[in-house]
Amino acid sequence: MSPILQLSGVSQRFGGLTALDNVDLAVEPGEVVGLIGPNGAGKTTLVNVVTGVYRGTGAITFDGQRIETLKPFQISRLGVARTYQVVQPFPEMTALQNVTAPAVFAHQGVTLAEAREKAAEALDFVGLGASADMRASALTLAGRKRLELAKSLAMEPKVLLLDEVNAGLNPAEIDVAVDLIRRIAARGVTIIIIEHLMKVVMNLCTRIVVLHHGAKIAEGTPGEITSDPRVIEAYLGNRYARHAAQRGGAGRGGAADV
Ligand SMILES: Nc1ncnc2c1ncn2[C@@H]1O[C@H](COP(=O)(O)OP(=O)(O)OP(=O)(O)O)[C@@H](O)[C@H]1O
Repeated sequence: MSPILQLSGVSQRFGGLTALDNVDLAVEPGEVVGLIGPNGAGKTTLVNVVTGVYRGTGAITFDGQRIETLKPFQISRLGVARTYQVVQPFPEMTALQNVTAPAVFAHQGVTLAEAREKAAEALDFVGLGASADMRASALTLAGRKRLELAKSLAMEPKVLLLDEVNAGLNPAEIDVAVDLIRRIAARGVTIIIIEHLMKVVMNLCTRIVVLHHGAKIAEGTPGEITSDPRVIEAYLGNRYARHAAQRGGAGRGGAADV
């Protein structure tokens, strides 16, 4: 199978700072890849480069097509959607209106009625069907995070980049979000997830990629990553590694949060 998304030698500089340093990454269709690393490691920058917000150097191929020179709207119309770390819905618009906007945008030639239908379906899928007519500002943080997911799903992406969708949620809300992400993956959407909660990463991801100072320092299965000395030193810390080892390496679902 050929990768649905491939980065070859991708770098991004901001003045004297190298935020992404010659990163190679190949993501196969249907994978759920975790992107982890310390604050400032370059995770969000990678999402911004893939989605065309920043134009770095190197090659990016999506679904057989070079995309590194395309504009963000062109990349999203090809089938790459992303969520933002800080969710920013239109507060005075209803949940349905918020999701209808990207549905119109992503599907050229779609009628408003068709876009509304796609939006309603996406809201149902994330469990916000009953809140469709509620103003976005009236939703809880967990609700706004689900709205953000519905907005990307309404674009019917092939690849979805999730940037800390669980930040600020309580444990019960995180369980719901993890289940939702799993259901999105089951629909065949390839997912790259930036996540600081290792329990979530271990539960969801088939493969983990670790960034540090903009460079990829490791990639592998959850078990390989949690026992990798470079990852322990740069990010996980010895306390986490001991917990993971006691729980059998990968520590699925039972690993300590970082
Ligand atoms: N637009 C920008 N201009 C200048 N520097 C930037 C810009 N965007 C990011 N950076 C810098 O690039 C580096 C990587 O930032 P990035 O946000 O990608 O890290 P991150 O791994 O997502 O961190 P976090 O986990 O804290 O979200 C940081 O040093 C950051 O300050």
